[in-house]
Amino acid sequence: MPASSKRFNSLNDHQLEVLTSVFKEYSSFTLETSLTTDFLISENCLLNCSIDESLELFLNFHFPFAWQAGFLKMKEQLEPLLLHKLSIPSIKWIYNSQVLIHKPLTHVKGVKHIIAISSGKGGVGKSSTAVNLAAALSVQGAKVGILDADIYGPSIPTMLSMADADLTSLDGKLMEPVKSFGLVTNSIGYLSKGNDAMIWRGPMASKALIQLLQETNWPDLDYLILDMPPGTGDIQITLGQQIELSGAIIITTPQDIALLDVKKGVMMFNEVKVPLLGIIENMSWHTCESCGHESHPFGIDGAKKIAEEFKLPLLANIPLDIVLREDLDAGCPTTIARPNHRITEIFTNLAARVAAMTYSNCAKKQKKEIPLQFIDASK
Ligand SMILES: Nc1ncnc2c1ncn2[C@@H]1O[C@H](COP(=O)(O)OP(=O)(O)OP(=O)(O)O)[C@@H](O)[C@H]1O
Repeated sequence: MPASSKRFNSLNDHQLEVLTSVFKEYSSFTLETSLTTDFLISENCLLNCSIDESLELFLNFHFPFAWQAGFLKMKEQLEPLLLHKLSIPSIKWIYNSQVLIHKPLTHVKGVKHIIAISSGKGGVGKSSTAVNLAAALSVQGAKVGILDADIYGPSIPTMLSMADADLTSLDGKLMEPVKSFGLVTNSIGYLSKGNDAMIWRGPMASKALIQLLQETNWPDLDYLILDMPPGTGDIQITLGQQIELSGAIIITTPQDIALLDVKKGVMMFNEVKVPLLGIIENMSWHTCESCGHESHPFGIDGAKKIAEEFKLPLLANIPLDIVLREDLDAGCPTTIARPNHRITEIFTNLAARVAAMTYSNCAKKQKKEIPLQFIDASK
């Protein structure tokens, strides 16, 4: 029977109570994406709920952030409980999302959130993470751009098969971003095919990067991922001060020497009052392809300790995996090239977590208060 010809009823008081209690019972459950079910309720993500004559429950969600992976996890975890406690045969989970902001946060036209990906030192996998995270957000239905601000080694064009692209302008003023795999990008690498960008220092580099950001004709974007230059010097401080960021993420390896730079990075972002979403540990472990043995070439739990010390979430652990490097060298991030690979799963969860945290951080920042309630729209 087509859904439209079914008769839908509101949930009775008992059913609503059970629904609420199942969600509340799991309010401390993080859904592996840093979100509590309380938060989902308070943000009115459960748009409406109804039940049809065959006792199929309809739960219609609308998320103000790209959260498909989190939604599927929540469904997997809560469905058996709801079926049992409500004594019903089936549940229809309906997912919709539209990335929202409470007021314009960025000063870049059409861009809702700018998220900076940074690292205290070079070579830890900042660009690899930025591009895979961007692709994972895009796969979840968000409109995503990348600004490759890594003037010392702009690698995003190569990682997205666009190394030969040239920038164009339709109006003689704004640069048209380069499109690849559904992502739009701009990079210092499109402008400078040689090494001349490498000699830029301090104010000149920051000015060029801010120009690149503001003078690109970005389409409407939910998330703009900013691949920052490595380090914690003047350029990073100026970018942090002059660009309205929704959040920043620090990438590190578990190695002590890299972790020292993480501390500097945390302090720098605190200083310029950019909210830190958390830390990602890259190259956390390696699994031997022939025998399956797991080794830790760069140490164990380094980022976990730092995250605990600064009370920041450890957002993800990414293994050292040849596939990740080969895919990027071939110009197609693993998240796009291999939808079922374990690396893709890690980035998909990371994307859900980052999207939710970005939203909740901004909601908190703007002190938005919504009473905790379900809205039964069928009433
Ligand atoms: N988890 C991983 N497994 C395998 N290779 C990786 C991994 N992370 C990064 N790499 C590879 O390591 C190299 C350096 O990574 P990447 O360019 O992302 O680092 P970076 O921190 O952005 O460096 P820089 O700051 O110098 O630009 C790349 O060739 C990349 O493909």
